[in-house]
Amino acid sequence: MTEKALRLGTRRSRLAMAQSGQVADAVSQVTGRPVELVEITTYGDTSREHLAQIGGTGVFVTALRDALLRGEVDFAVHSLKDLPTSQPEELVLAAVPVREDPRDVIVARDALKFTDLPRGARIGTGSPRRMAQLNAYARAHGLDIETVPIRGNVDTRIGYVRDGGLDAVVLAAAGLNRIGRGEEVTDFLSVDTVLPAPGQGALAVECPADRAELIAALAELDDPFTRVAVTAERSLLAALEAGCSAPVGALADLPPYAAPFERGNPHADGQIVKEMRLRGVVGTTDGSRMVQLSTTGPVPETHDQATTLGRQLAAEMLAQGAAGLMGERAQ
Ligand SMILES: NCc1[nH]cc(CCC(=O)O)c1CC(=O)O
Repeated sequence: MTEKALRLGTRRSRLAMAQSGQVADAVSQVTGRPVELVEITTYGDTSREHLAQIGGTGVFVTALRDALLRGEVDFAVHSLKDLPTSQPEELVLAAVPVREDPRDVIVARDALKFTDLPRGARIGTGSPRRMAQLNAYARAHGLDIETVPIRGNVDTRIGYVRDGGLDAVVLAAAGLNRIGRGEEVTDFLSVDTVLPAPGQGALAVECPADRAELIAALAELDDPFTRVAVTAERSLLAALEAGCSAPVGALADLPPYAAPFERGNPHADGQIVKEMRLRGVVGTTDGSRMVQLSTTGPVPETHDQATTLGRQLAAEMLAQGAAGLMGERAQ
């Protein structure tokens, strides 16, 4: 007996198609049902690209969510870092699968590492979070670099290095890995140098709140540790009242004394790690002023505990003047 295919709504970009395809395979495995990708188009391709550049990624999330609400598709996959912190009542995050590498990386000319970039090197990134932290590191370590605001998709950004316009660009490891360009990375930026965006490297699988059976099936893809980690990170972001373009980094992972192989996964090799470290950073894009705090405690057991943890760290950051550093916006 063949069952009806589940419809997965997706954007057309290389990254969206890659991550939707991967989730489609996993859903197909757990449900035994075929999954069909349904491309969601909003405006013409040109204006879509244009909107991506001026309006950020929120417009795409909205288009996918509208398709879910209209019943045109059964579920959708988002990059968690692009998802607004507010959740519409009619939709649920049915699964947050195991997180990919959350780090930022550089793709530089001549296989250069970040700290080997020559004086005056031009590094492209449109993200105030990346600018702030790269500039803060450069100030502290006597590096002479210039961050250059750029926009566009991953291919466009790497193109700026290939055509010689820039010495390096900063991108998320997860995105490059998912589109099969991970080998072009020339250096991984330690999260001690650049904290990733809240939710970076994680995916969100969303479906209508009234589809109990589907929710239960999708829940098999959920990774409980990734879920509490990103919940704490996003709660911190929300409590700072920062938008997706604010210079805010956050990462919940295992404390530094945990063996590297199990970082990010407390259940690896049957070992249960009971502690989680949450770090947050806010800074001015020139890197001259930063507020960076961390807290380590038991891994939250519930959504509410994770939310409280993020809120508490945000409150401490605000008490140290974080709000005054967030005035700047990306372009
Ligand atoms: N801002 C765009 C975006 N949204 C998600 C990713 C890929 C990484 C991820 O899933 O976190 C990227 C590209 C990038 O930041 O380099």
